[in-house]
This record gives sequence, C-alpha cells and structure tokens, in this order.
Amino acid sequence: MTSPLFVAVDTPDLDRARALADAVAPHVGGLKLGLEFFSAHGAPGIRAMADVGLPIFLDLKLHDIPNTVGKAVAALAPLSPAILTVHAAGGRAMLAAARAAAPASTRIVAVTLLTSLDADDLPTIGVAGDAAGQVGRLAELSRQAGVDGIVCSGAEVAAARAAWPDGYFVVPGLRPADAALGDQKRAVTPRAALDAGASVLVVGRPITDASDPADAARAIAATLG
Ligand SMILES: O=C(O)c1cc(=O)[nH]c(=O)n1[C@@H]1O[C@H](COP(=O)(O)O)[C@@H](O)[C@H]1O
Repeated sequence: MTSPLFVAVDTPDLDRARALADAVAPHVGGLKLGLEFFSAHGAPGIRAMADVGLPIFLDLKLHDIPNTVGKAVAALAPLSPAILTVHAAGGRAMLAAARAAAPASTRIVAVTLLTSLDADDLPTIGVAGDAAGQVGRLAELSRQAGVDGIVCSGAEVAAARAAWPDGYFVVPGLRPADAALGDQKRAVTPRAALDAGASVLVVGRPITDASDPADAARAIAATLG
C-alpha cells in the first residue's frame, strides 16, 4: 500500500528541496509543494521535483472568481499534479470551475478552515459558531460542487468522513506528541488523523526541520503501520 504520508517541502531553495525529497523518499507517499516553493520556482521547479518519482501535491490554495480559477487550473494541468488545492470559501461555482478544468488524474481538494486558526480567530474572520460547524458547512458545499474532497484538521476529519464516505480528506497541521506546534492550532498526531479517516497526512516542519529528516520521516511512518 502506498503511504498516506506527504512531506510538505516548504523552502524557496531548489537544491534543499530536492535533497530533502531524495532523503525522505523511501518513507513517504508523496511531496507537497506550496506557495513558498512555487513562488520561487514556478512550473520548472515542479517538474524538477517530479523527477524524484513521487506523486506531487500542488498546494496553491487558489481563491478567486470562477473564470480566473478555472483558467489557472487549466494552466497548471500540464504539470499533472496528483492533488491541487483551492479554497472552499471561493464558493460553489468556483469549486465546480476548478474541477471542470482539471485533468481526471488530479484530485481537487478544497481548504475549509486553515489549521492555523482556532475558536478565538473565528469571530475575527466573520465566522459565527465553531470550527466543526464551519468545516462541516464547507465540506458539504465542496461535496455538492463536485470536487474530490477537502482539507481540514484532524479534529474535524472523522465527522467529515462520516458525512462524505467516499471523500478524499487531506489533513495537515499534524504533530508527533513531542513536536513544537509552531503556528498550528488544531493539531493532532499523524496516527490519530489516520484513525479518524484521513486519506493524506501532510507533515512539514517536524520532518524538514529535524536534524535527520529521513529518520524523522521514518519514525512518523512507523507510527502508521
Ligand atoms: O493546504 C494545506 O496543505 C494546509 C492547509 C491548512 O489548513 N494548514 C496547513 O498547514 N496546510 C499546509 O500544510 C503544511 C503544514 O506544515 P507544517 O506545519 O510545517 O507541518 C504547510 O505547507 C501548510 O501550507
């Protein structure tokens, strides 16, 4: 079985990204490349990382009007990412436009509520109610719009899976029990997220900031077996 563990390769340094990816490749199921890497290296950088031979999760969190997002997704199609993110808050038509413009081999997943936010933040961004309610609402919108799944925290994934049994659930903001939270606020362990129904586990700094990233990835992978 391929590993659900994707490493978030968050660096603007191409050589470092490639060295990290090569080091952890035996222990992970894919590479997530996001705004930091894409802003520095664009499509050629993604192609260089695809040479590692692992599925690519292109995390650009697109959020704009439907026409713009649809055309951006079409422009990214030659990169054939396995997974591509958009923001669920862009609305039903935007989500549908993203799905329509993507190759069948690309899973479109919609970010619900960033894992860096908690209950104290919700009123400041105009959300009444709690994180579970907001994730549930945007998960249902995403399902109805026809995308493949959502991004949520490990705290919400069990409820999302129950409501959408064949959905594809990406869970970032994961931390082994002893790891520093950094800016993550709704963190659970990788194992807990997997048990709760996650399809993909995204782990960045606990691997990439470790003195031995390969060993850190191996240790996390060992908890999933
Ligand atoms: O879409 C994402 O992957 C994402 C959504 C979210 O709500 N929270 C979140 O942390 N992420 C990404 O997941 C990764 C988490 O990295 P670490 O906090 O270093 O493990 C980063 O690349 C984030 O951009």
